[in-house]
Amino acid sequence: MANPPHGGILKDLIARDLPRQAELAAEAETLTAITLTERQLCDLELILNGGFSPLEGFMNEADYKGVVKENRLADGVLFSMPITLDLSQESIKELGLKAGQRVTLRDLRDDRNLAILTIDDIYKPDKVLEAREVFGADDEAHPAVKYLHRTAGDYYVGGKLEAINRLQHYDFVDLRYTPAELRLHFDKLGWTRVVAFQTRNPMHRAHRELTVRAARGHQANVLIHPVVGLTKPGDIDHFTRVRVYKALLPRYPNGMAVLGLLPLAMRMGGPREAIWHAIIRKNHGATHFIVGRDHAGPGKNSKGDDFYGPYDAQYAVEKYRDELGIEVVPFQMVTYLPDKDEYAPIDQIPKDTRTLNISGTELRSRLRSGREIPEWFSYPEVVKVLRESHPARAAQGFTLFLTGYTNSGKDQIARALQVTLNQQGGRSVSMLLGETVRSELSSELGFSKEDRSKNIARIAFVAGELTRSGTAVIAAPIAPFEKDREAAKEAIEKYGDFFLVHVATPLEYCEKTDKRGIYARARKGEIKGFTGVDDPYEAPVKPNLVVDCEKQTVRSIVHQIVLMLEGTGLLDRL
Ligand SMILES: Nc1ncnc2c1ncn2[C@@H]1O[C@H](COP(=O)(O)OS(=O)(=O)O)[C@@H](OP(=O)(O)O)[C@H]1O
Repeated sequence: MANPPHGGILKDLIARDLPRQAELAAEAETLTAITLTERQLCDLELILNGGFSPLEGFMNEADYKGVVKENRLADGVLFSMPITLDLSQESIKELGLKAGQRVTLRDLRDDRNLAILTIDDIYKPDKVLEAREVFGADDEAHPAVKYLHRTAGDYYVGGKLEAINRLQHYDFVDLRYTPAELRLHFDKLGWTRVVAFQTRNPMHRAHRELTVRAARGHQANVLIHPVVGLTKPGDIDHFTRVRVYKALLPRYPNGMAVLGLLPLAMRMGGPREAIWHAIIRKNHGATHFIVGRDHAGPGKNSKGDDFYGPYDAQYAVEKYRDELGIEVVPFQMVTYLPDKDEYAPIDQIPKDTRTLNISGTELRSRLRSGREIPEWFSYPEVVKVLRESHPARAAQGFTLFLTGYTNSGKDQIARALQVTLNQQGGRSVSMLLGETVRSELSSELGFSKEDRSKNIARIAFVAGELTRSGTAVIAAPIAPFEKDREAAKEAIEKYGDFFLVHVATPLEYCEKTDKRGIYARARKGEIKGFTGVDDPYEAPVKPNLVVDCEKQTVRSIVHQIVLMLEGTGLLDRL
């Protein structure tokens, strides 16, 4: 038998309300609807499937206050994380929401009706108090505190839910188990003792060692239960991670581990989060739960110190040990001992023993540069998956953004560079010249400040998408405004390197050598708002390179650019 759920009954609202589904679905069509955000959807899914038992809805004020102040719902049951439906004052007014009303909760991704909420109360939380009590500090360096102040609405809407539909997923559907499904699965396998492992990172040998040790120590099987909802910004995406977990699974002896995905929106709440995670795993039928070093840690606060001590989460679960009803298995960091070629928790090794480790940052850097990842650290099949998602520098896309006056030579540089890169091969090269973009993408735009912004934003969008897919992009618009160039940089840098080259050929020279006579027309007033004539050009504040076609040849400029690119590893051979 799997572990009894928190509060005694698994609140599987989908199963409970199935007999009334048609009736609820029809009613939902007639009600005011609230479209949920991604985070709210994650919470809703785990309320509806019983992952958050004993919750049957979003917290009303009494439950919320109890949880914030003393980790307890109004009826006294232990619960450590506020699960609330936040809305702005305007939305509440616009939708005319009030206590007693029934509203439909809708999925933002496909507009499906998921549940009906009967509003219990609408209340204004004390966000500063919530930040301090739940997350330990009112400091926006903490992602959940930042979310609380910047994203969450100022009011919470509490009330119980009736379920209409499960959320639709299209990825790894076979690995997404509800608590009821996982319980059934354990039953089928004959597992009575299950130790759950929470993770938001790829797993390597140390993690496999840790979980097998936990299993051995408690005569249990292993549930690898990674979070695939929302994790810490900057984490490796869940698609890559799930492929990693799948690759790792056969490394467990004799089918001793099962992989199940958890659609949780993490808060990175350290101690509070550890208690919450334990409750969630208990609801999924696990009997044991591993809490390691710095469990669900958010990193450093705005003063550069850790938000929580490395073992604070372990102390927190220990405090509620009797009430939790799931045995917490605390673990120190597991590290590699090269002299023995084995792994061990650091508290179990003699002083002065030589240890080796590769941090997440170091791993990412090795993936980026294509450097070796040793077999003592990870399995080749896991490394292969990671490498597929982290192409070496030589295979990464980038954008080179040339800015300058018309006839500054930016187009010649762009063309010459394109040919140079094509000669080297290994990557496709795309060019976005000012005039081409104007005729192909922005033909309806003029040259007002606003239209120029739109034009640059379009270039940035296309360059970003191409960069993401591994292309070398050469963009060469005038882009006279710093703000637009900054926005382009921000948009493109999400996907690859961005280099800003200021083609600072003096205006007089651009004008003097203009064979098309475009400056002459502008001077005569035939073209209005022409950059350099009667419209401003702001020189870039922090360009990667400044070149000048009056003083330099195109060939020498291209060489300078190639040297710059080479210095970042982007022109390495695969
Ligand atoms: N009013 C005005 N101001 C500036 N430029 C003008 C104007 N009218 C037409 N042109 C010609 O349009 C070409 C493309 O301009 P851009 O799209 O690069 O300008 S911007 O970046 O959106 O500001 C640009 O050519 P290139 O610089 O050769 O690309 C200009 O010659």
